[in-house]
Amino acid sequence: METLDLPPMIRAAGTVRLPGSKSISNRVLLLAALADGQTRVHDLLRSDDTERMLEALRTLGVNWQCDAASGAYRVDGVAGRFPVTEADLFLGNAGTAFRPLTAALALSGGNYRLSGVPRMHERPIGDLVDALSQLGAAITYTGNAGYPPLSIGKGAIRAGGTVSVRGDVSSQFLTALLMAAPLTGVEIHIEVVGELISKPYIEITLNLMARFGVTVTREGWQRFTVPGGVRYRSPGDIHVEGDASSASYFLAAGAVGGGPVRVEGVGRDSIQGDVRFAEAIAQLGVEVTLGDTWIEARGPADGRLKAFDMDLNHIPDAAMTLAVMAVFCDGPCHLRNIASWRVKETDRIAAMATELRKLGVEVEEFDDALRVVPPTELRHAAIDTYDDHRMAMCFSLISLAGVGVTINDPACVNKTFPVYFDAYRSITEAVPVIAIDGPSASGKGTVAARVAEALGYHYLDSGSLYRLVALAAIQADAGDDPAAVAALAEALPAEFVGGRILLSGADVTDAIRSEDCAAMASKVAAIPAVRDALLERQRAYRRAPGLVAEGRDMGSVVFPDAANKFFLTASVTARAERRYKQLMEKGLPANIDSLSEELSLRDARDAARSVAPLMKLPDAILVETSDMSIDEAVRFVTERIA
Ligand SMILES: Nc1ncnc2c1ncn2[C@@H]1O[C@H](COP(=O)(O)OP(=O)(O)O)[C@@H](O)[C@H]1O
Ligand SMILES: Nc1ccn([C@@H]2O[C@H](COP(=O)(O)OP(=O)(O)O)[C@@H](O)[C@H]2O)c(=O)n1
Repeated sequence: METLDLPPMIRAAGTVRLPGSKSISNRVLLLAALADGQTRVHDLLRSDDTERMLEALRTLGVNWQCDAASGAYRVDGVAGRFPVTEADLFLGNAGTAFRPLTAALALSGGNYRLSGVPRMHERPIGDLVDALSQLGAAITYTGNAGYPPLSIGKGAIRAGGTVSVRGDVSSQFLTALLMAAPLTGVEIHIEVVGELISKPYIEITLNLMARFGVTVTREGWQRFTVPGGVRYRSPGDIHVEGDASSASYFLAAGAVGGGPVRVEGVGRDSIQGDVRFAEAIAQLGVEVTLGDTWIEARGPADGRLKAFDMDLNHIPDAAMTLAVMAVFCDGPCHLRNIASWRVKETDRIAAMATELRKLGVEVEEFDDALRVVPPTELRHAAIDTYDDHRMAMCFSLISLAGVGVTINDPACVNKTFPVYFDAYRSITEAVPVIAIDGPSASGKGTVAARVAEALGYHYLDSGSLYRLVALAAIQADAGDDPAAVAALAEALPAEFVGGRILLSGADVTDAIRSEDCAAMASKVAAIPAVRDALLERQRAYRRAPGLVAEGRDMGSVVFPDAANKFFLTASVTARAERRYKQLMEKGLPANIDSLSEELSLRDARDAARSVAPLMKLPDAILVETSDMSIDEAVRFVTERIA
């Protein structure tokens, strides 16, 4: 499985142009396909979900083309009748394609089979099928009753009258019914059973139907009337707004990462319900500014976000972003009325709780709510994303909480925002790292410590971790058992206290500097499981305002994104002399010839091992210190820090 490591970020600021709204894109495509005349669709979202809709329409005989120069799609409407009356359609995990196409095809007088990915077959559709059956549609479940896949027959469509549909599971059922109703040509009343959820999505549907010439009247949110004798007519050109749900991640980044972050493509005039995310975060103390076609967010003046208790039924998708923002708040937060999360791309309530807990967050899960208690400190975790784009996008924000985060299967963002992580990187700034690698006694430790002090950065002596594992292995007489050494590395009870190094509480500052320990260190360092065990421990040193890290693989493995990489080296003779002096000063036994031999052996072992070998990277600056004093080496490095 692919994974993406996001380093801890120091701040977020900048501007992002949003991709088109998924909800608007797929509705517009279907309406344009059903309309009289050609529609030019501008700023359409290009993602998996819109691909599924475009493919399905092509299979159904709808002609569409993408203009390479402008990126606009020209859709030739079929005036309410799909030319192809027998087809198999695969709709992936695109609910915004599956539900409306089910309704439109059920009223179209053809034979169709609709299927999707396994998760699509777990997402309920029975309420929509029941409603369509009242109109005489012939739909059968070819898998489990109440769920896709479906087989749609010609049916005997009974035009007119009143149809009832449940509104409390997914508002997409009502959307699907509303969009298909004009195909019957006769006035239809639709009654909503139960409390209608996600009302803003119905507003999008009604708004877009009106742009295509069909005006629906409604009494509250309970009863809708679609007039008879009307047909969809192309409005000519139509522009898709930026995706308001996608905007939420960047506005949240501005809120928790200082800001300002501006999103372009949605604003005050948006028809999407999720723009109300802006109001929600304002309640947390975030400074939000709205323009006609942009929104900007910056963090509260006093830094910390206020805890919240909110009913989020009106912004179910953007509400996921709030669940992650809760981690940054000054007290426990309550997200209420979010039961629809359970039938989305995954059971989002369960997924959110599970993944937040991995970070050390206390979460209480209810049928239709979550309570999130922000921890004092987060720990790194690899976040599972459940083939759910929003899980991946929300959890990227954790990198603004002072820790790195790993996103498993990051490509799931292709569903709605294929370039999400590029956009996120463009507005965030990682905690800077200066990586200094090189062989033993090249001066890495001395130079790194001096540079860190001058810059006020943290300092990581990664070799000391390998030396600690080596000492633990020597003490446990486990040096020849790789699995036992890996277990020691995993549990390493080491502490760094005021310049001293403790192992299981005992001061080993000098003990780990012995040549025996160094030799064992380079042996245990060749065990891949030992390196894995120490990886996140080393990355945890990356904290604001910055880190100077020294070792063998700082630039290649531990901090490959470091902006500054140096490779220090010196002749074996120079290094053996330095080490000799150093050991004598510490009162440790030393012999220049054996030191020289041991150094060469260790260099060879460090350079030849299969994992994280010692080498100069192409993007590292070479510092040959044989003829440099310590001051000169420090100056050489400092002058070259970008
Ligand atoms: N450029 C240099 N010239 C002379 N001595 C140096 C230089 N750099 C480091 N030393 C000395 O060499 C010894 C080993 O340096 P150290 O920084 O511990 O190397 P490393 O971390 O690469 O093993 C120390 O006693 C240090 O003071
Ligand atoms: N990032 C690192 C740091 C050290 N090491 C190993 O740990 C040993 C001791 O590291 P060190 O940096 O304390 O050694 P010296 O360079 O001080 O002799 C090295 O010989 C390497 O084999 C490593 O593999 N990767």
